[in-house]
Amino acid sequence: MTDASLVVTDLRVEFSGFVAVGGVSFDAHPGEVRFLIGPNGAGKTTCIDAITGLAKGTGSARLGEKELLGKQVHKIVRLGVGRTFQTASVFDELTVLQNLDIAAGRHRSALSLLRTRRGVDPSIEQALEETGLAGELTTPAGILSHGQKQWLEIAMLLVQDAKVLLLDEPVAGMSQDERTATGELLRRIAAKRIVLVVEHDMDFMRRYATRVTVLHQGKVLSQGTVADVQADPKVQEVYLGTADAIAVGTPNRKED
Ligand SMILES: Nc1ncnc2c1ncn2[C@@H]1O[C@H](COP(=O)(O)OP(=O)(O)OP(=O)(O)O)[C@@H](O)[C@H]1O
Repeated sequence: MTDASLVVTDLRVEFSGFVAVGGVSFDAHPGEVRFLIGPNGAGKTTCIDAITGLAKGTGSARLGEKELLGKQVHKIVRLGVGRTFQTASVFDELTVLQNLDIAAGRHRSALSLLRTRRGVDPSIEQALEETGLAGELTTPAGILSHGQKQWLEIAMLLVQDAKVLLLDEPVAGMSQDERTATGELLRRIAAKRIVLVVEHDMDFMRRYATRVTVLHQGKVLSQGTVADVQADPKVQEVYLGTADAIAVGTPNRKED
C-alpha cells in the first residue's frame, strides 16, 4: 500500500556506448494500471532493469522522496519495489505455500508443512485470495498452469508488501481466460499500489491500461490514455507493417 508515486526523469542507460534508453521520463501512481509498450528492442525491459538496479542508469527514478538509481538491488527491494520477469521464476518443486513462505522470509518446519492451513500467515492468506490461488496451497508450483505461475509470482510480491510492481509481459503465453483473470487481478492490486506493466499484447493493453507510454528506440514516442496513443500518427507509423498495427489502429474486436 502506498501514496507515493514513481517518477522517472530523463532515464538513460548505455551498454558499451549503445544507447538502449536515451532520456525517458514517465510517472506512475497508485490507482492506475500503467503500461509501457513499444516494438522489440524499444528499451522497455531496460527501463525496468534500471529502476530495479539490474542495469546502471543515469537521470532519476524516485519512489516518493527516495531516489532508486544508484542503489543496490536488495536496497531497492527493501524500499518496496518488486518485479517479475518474462519467464516466471518460482521454485517448481516446492508447493505454492512454500514459495510464498520463502517470499515472506519465513522458514516453515516439516511439521507445520503438514498442517498447512493452520499455519498460514494473514499476508499469505490475503495474497492467495487476491490472486485466486487459495485452492492451490499444496500444489507443487511446477504443475501449475502457465497463468497460475505468473499469479504466484505476483502473490510473492504481495506477501513482500511490494508498493511498486513492475511486471514484464505478464500475459505472454496465457489463454484468453487467463488474460482476463490477470487484467482483473492487476486492477485489484493497482488500487493501492503502483503497477507498471510492460506488454506486447495490444488487446490486453487497450482493455486494462489507464495510461500508456510508448517507447521507440529508447525514447518516448507518445504518452497518454489508450485513446491518445491510438490516435497518435507517430505510434501508428511505428507499428505499421507489424502484427500489432491492426490492434493499435482499430477498435478491439475480440474483447470489447
Ligand atoms: N545487457 C545488454 N547488453 C547490451 N545490449 C543490451 C543489453 N540489454 C539490452 N540491450 C539492448 O538494448 C535494447 C533495448 O532492449 P530491451 O530488452 O530493453 O528492449 P525491449 O523493449 O524490452 O524489447 P523486447 O520487447 O524485445 O523485450 C536492445 O537493442 C537490446 O539488444
